[in-house]
Amino acid sequence: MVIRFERVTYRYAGAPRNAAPALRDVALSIDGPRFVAVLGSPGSGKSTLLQHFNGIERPTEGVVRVLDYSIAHGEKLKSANELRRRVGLVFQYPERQLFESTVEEDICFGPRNFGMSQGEAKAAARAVCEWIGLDPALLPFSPFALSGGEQRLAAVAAVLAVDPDIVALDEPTASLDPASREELLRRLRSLVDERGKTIVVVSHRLEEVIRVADDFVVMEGGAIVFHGGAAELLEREELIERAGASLPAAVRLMRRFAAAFDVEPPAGAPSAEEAAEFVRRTLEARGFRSKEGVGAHA
Ligand SMILES: Nc1ncnc2c1ncn2[C@@H]1O[C@H](COP(=O)(O)OP(=O)(O)OP(=O)(O)O)[C@@H](O)[C@H]1O
Repeated sequence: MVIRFERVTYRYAGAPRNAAPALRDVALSIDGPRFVAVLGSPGSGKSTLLQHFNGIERPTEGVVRVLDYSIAHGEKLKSANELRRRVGLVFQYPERQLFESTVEEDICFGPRNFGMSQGEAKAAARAVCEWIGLDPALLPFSPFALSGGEQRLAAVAAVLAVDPDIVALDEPTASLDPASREELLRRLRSLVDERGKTIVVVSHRLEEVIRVADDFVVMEGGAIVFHGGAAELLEREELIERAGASLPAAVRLMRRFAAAFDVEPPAGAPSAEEAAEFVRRTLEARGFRSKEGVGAHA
């Protein structure tokens, strides 16, 4: 088990007395290596959940266990520095994370802090930029001279530069264009498959994570109301809507088409190509002939 919440309730110190807790009796077990997507409407507790992963926030009640660390109210955090190296958190707003005068210094900050020489840290910064698709020519720039999307990639690069075992990212694809979003998620997925890491991503776009994530967590009012796989989640349309998300277009298309032709749509989350193939096969079964090869996939 890499992350485990045991009956965690959290109240912000500055919250009004009668405000509902930001996390309410949360129980969560994430077994690694895994890619987990967290969904939920604004204010449902997603950021607060992530901030418990490396002890930035600590439970008011209950315990968070991450790797071999235990995070609880009033208990001194054992090796907080080491915990923050092993569990990286990319904040919702990159400006909360970028504070040095150049992008390079920002990305080198973690590696230097954890003992790399200046030369090693610079090499790591360049390598992580190339890996993530951020032009290394931007390294000498001020982080605030970067576009919103570049700032976000720089914030992700700064966290990945120390090679954490768990990476939690709060809406990492906001302000990226569709191709960069897909590329970033594909790269994060490869960290799970090739490096055995656990990735937790907050997203409002079910469409972009549905085929990338292994598991989905849905939050409502500080509580976890769903934790399961894609096929199970896609059966819960109301829950998806309450989370401010919507069914992926390929799923909607297949379902409407299946209903119109009175056939059973395949379970799970199809790609656009798989949905087109389902449509083609259904039409052919009804005697419609497609132009050879159109929509057909081996
Ligand atoms: N620093 C704070 N002080 C007091 N209350 C806070 C603080 N930060 C968040 N909250 C409250 O805690 C609850 C959960 O907030 P959180 O930011 O975790 O939600 P979220 O699901 O990440 O929202 P969003 O999608 O808008 O980022 C909300 O009711 C919010 O108003």
